[in-house]
Amino acid sequence: MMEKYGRVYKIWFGVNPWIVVSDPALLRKLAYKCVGKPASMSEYGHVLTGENYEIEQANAFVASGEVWRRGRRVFEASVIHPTSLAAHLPAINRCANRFVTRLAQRVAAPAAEPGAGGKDDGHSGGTGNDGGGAGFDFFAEVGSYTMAVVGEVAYGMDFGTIEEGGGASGAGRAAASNSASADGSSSSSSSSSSIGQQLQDAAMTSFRCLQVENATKYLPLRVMFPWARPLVRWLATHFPDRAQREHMAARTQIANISRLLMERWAASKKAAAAAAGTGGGAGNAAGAGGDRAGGFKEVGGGISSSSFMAAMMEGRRGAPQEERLSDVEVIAQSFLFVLAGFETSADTLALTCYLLATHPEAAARLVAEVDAVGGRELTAELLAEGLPYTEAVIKEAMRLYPPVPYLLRQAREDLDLGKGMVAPKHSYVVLYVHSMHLNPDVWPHPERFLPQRFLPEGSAAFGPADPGAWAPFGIGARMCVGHKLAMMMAKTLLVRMYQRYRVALHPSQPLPLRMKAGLSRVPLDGIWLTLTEREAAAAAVAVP
Ligand code: HEM
Repeated sequence: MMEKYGRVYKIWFGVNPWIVVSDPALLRKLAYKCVGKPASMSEYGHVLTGENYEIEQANAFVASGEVWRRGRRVFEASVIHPTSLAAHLPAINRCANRFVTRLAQRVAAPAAEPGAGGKDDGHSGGTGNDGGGAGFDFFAEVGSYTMAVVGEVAYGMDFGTIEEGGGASGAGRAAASNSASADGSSSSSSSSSSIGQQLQDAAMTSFRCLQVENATKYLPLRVMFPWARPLVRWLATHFPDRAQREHMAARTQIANISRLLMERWAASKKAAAAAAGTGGGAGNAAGAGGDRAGGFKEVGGGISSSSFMAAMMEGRRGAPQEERLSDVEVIAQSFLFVLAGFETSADTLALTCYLLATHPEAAARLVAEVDAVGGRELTAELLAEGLPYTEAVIKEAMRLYPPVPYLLRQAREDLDLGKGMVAPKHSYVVLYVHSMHLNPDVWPHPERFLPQRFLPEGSAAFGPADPGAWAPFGIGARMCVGHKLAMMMAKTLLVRMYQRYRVALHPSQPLPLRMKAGLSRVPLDGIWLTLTEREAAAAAVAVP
């Protein structure tokens, strides 16, 4: 698009021009200038109907003004502040170790066809799966890790997704959720699965319904004719199509579980206070939550005091009225944590592994770096300073495959775009990050995977002409507040996984890679990998 139309161009959606910008300097200027997300931003991915209206409007991703500031502040306290981040590390390490242990089941498992467990989505044919060897869809699987981290960091809960997602059903269930379902059957998980698994399935359903080809048919009408919004909402409410039904059910489920977790937190605090009052101590302060009753269990003897939920709930006490989060806001930020943290992080990990599997030299260098770490504890310092190549690999993967390819804004005033172009007040502005990442004037050989761009050794030859041209986490005041947590999650897993396994692309992987677009951009057919225990592989080589 950029080659054809330039760094600034206009697309007409119905009666609205959307101005697409991929020039780094202009993109940055606009990101700071139009801090405003569009009014009713929550409706640009879906048509919002049903009971969650208040919650959907209050989450920090879409909110503005004081509600946004309050929400953003609590995220910052919990996942940006170095002390809080360091407090989350044991949980991240725990989840990574458990996930890597569980991957051992995949080493010997028979290959499954892409899309197995779900209806054929019409895209997975001709994959060349040879039926032999152990192959599995890592993208589907790694979501159990990212959701487990969300469970622990956001709530201090063991969501059970890692163990539950294992065995034969895990990838199949995930694939089913991803590719369901022409017959209208819901992809939501059964009521017998854990809360974490239900959240994971609901989040996957929501992301699937945000993809262009799976979205409700009312969405284009909503976007093209904003003035017809009440009519489109009325139609979507009274005559919902399958995508609309599934999407709203999934989001309601996430909101309901977020509410339940908030209530659970309050109940456990009350029980702790009562126990302390009767001399019973706080040892079993979790109330009924210490076991799997209710579908989840608390880790460490109660909801973690460093969790995001604790930060929100404790932060309300003694705070001036205007800074206190309402119950709706607590549920909204909790809802957002699940949606913002889960799929983006899984996508990043899956595509990083894909790129390593297709670039053996880069993989060998990464393996050498993670091997040098050995069994040492992964501290915040080590993750920040001690893994430069691993970090460069992740950054390069996110340049080539940013999970969020564009940022949507609305002009608050007439905006000067240079060269005589003006974006009129109220027009929509698309800050097209992905296009900026692939701009040959900014990135030498933009289509090539060159992690050394991000290292002193390669920055002169391959680094960006504009240092602000890398923006997979966004730019400006609305930049991702979870970026440090996401990098920690990714590095921790890569270290432990590549220390233990040799990772290769499975022959069933359809190539070239096909991506599907929506609010996020994910691999259409998944990422099919083969794992070999490195010790076993080394022993086999050593045998004459
Ligand atoms: C690799 C993983 C991730 C990617 C690529 C990513 C990407 C992004 C991007 C591009 C934005 C800005 C959107 C815009 O400006 O319109 C954003 C916002 C946000 N992200 Fe992330 N994100 C990731 C992980 C996370 C995690 C783990 C959390 C959990 C705390 C999180 C929480 C948020 C929140 C709360 C916002 C809204 C910030 C605001 O509007 O003030 N993200 N993310």
